[in-house]
Amino acid sequence: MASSYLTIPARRHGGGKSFRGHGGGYHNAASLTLERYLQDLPIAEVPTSPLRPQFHTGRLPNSKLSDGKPRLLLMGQRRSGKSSISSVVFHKMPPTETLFLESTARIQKDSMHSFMDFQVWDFPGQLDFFDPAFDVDNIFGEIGALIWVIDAQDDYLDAINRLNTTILHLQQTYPSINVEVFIHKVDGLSEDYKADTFRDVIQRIQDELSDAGYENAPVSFYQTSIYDHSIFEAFSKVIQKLIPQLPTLESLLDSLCNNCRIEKAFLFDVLSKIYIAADTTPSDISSYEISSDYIDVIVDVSEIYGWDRPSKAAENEVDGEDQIENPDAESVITLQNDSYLYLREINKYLALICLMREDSRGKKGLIDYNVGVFQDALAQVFTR
Ligand SMILES: Nc1nc2c(ncn2[C@@H]2O[C@H](COP(=O)(O)OP(=O)(O)OP(=O)(O)O)[C@@H](O)[C@H]2O)c(=O)[nH]1
Repeated sequence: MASSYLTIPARRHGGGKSFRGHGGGYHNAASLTLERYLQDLPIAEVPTSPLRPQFHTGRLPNSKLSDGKPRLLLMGQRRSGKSSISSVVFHKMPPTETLFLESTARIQKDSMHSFMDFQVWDFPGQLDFFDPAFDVDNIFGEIGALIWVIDAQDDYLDAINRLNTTILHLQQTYPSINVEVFIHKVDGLSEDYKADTFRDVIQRIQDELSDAGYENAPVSFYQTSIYDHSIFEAFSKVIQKLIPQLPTLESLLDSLCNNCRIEKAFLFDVLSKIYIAADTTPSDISSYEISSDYIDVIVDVSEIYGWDRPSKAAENEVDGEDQIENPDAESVITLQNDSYLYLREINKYLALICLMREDSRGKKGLIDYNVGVFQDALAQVFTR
């Protein structure tokens, strides 16, 4: 890295010498630590749509009330890694600490409050949810996606059989549920074995489904591990299917990239490091990895040197000399290969990260302006 700068919005009141907030402790400057709480939110907003949901649903395909939060169900055999995935992605647990996780005995329900509200239900591996004692409607009635975790380091035939039974059950009652298969723990496998396992699992599931007459069941496959970025990438894809505004977001990002000669742009949910949209140019996982690492750096710096910021409403009320042009956190870092990364806080949950070539560096004013336009457009798309 050759150089970098981080702009944390200036204070509007007082001398602003120290980084201490009102409470005396250190606070976050840019809301980049984000206000997500594990809590139940009774007033979740879910857009209504007359369309029958398929991919990019954004609504609950099976919701009777059409007013629930999307629910992600984590299912699979015992010790396949479900709780680890949930802890690493949504609770920031370091992957090595998952070694000490105990087996889940009851369904664990987490409510996530972010750019959209959703729930994550972690099921104990041994649970038979089609047992008549269980209220199947209650489990599957409001779900956005079923994530089935298969341990690729273990004998996975039982897991596949159970998954096939589950999909066939669901196809009869809830045909539009997205089934997302995580072929997990691939970190311990050689490249060849990993590719063979991936193909084998897909083949076995697709054969079973087409034998049963379900050629086009909405089933997707991912190779994941909590020890690298693949689990975040996979979750990003899962969540994106639940965002009805995804096509709009993608075309906004496309036009931002075209106008500012940006090579790749991601819109990140900062705390989980899930990207909720990206421009549509093809890219490899390294663009995601570097952007996601950059968020870690910025969040760490903000947490140490940040301070409380006034709400947007309070900002708008303030007039005067210390009014600042851009109240949002921003950072640029130059990389070794003549490219640089630009981060801009978009709202309290989301940040935009752009990968650019060095030759567009002189266009900072244009980029700032266009990002401002993008931000305004986004505010109309996401009302919260
Ligand atoms: N190598 C590797 N190990 C993992 C990965 N994910 C989870 N594990 C390990 O797998 C073991 C089981 O993980 P858990 O998250 O407890 O599994 P679970 O599916 O929730 O298990 P139950 O609660 O019994 O259903 C732990 O020792 C984790 O450290 C991964 O991506 N790679």
